[in-house]
Amino acid sequence: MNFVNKLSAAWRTNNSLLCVGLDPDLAKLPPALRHADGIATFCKAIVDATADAACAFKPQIAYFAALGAEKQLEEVCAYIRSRYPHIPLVLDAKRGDIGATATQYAREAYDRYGADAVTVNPYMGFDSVEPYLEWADRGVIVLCRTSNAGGSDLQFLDVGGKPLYQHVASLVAHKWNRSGQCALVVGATFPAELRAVREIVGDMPLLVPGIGAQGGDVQATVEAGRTADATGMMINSSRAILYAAPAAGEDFAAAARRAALATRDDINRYR
Ligand SMILES: O=C(O)c1cc(=O)[nH]c(=O)n1[C@@H]1O[C@H](COP(=O)(O)O)[C@@H](O)[C@H]1O
Repeated sequence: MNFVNKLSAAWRTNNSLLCVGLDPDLAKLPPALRHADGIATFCKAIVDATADAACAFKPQIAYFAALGAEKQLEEVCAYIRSRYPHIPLVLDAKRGDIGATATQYAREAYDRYGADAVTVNPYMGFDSVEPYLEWADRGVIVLCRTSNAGGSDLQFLDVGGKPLYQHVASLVAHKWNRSGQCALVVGATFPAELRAVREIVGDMPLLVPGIGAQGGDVQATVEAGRTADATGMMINSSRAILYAAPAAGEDFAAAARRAALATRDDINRYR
């Protein structure tokens, strides 16, 4: 089953558009887990606590690589694949490099970590994205209109009468999406731009980070980005779920579960 089919099935099976982001920040973990193996234990507990509320899991590679914890990231990815094979695994790596190097990054994401999809940066152009497209059953999630304020520095530049992010959206939807495996990143912090991207790309899946800790409005996000069948998005929340427990010593997994269920329900209210 390819990435988009797997994602569509997860939307339906779990009745959820929530993507649970796995960004294990050592300083915010329970003290006993503040080491490389601890972040794997933490992430696996979060995965178990939220798997029935999620349409995707998105580990952020930097939180592991910064600690030299790639083995632990492999362990977390293998755990998701074996325990929850119906939930898409999105590796957030935001890669972008020349084709020969991109070929290695694609192997890292899809082969080493077994990811169903990976985030990539389109700035170096088609030949830097092409090696990922050769993995026809895997997803390629291209940065389009990112959630951060600084995203406007380049993504809003006028290119022939339209902003660059809209050019990226049409390029990916109409030229790069050869076997239907592409998706785009559009921040929940910019609902008007999310609506504009949805109009350009039809039913293409969108990864939408920015609710929760970044303050994006759930109702505006859902109304702007949903497809006609009320799906179409992986709406990501990381810190607001991972660190929902108010104090060290509280059951972080139970708190994460409550936060994930509440976020899923909040999203579903506006679908
Ligand atoms: O590609 C991403 O996932 C991403 C794109 C973007 O535009 N903004 C953004 O915040 N992200 C990621 O989404 C997650 C957001 O985390 P929270 O703000 O804690 O929910 C982080 O892992 C970011 O790296």
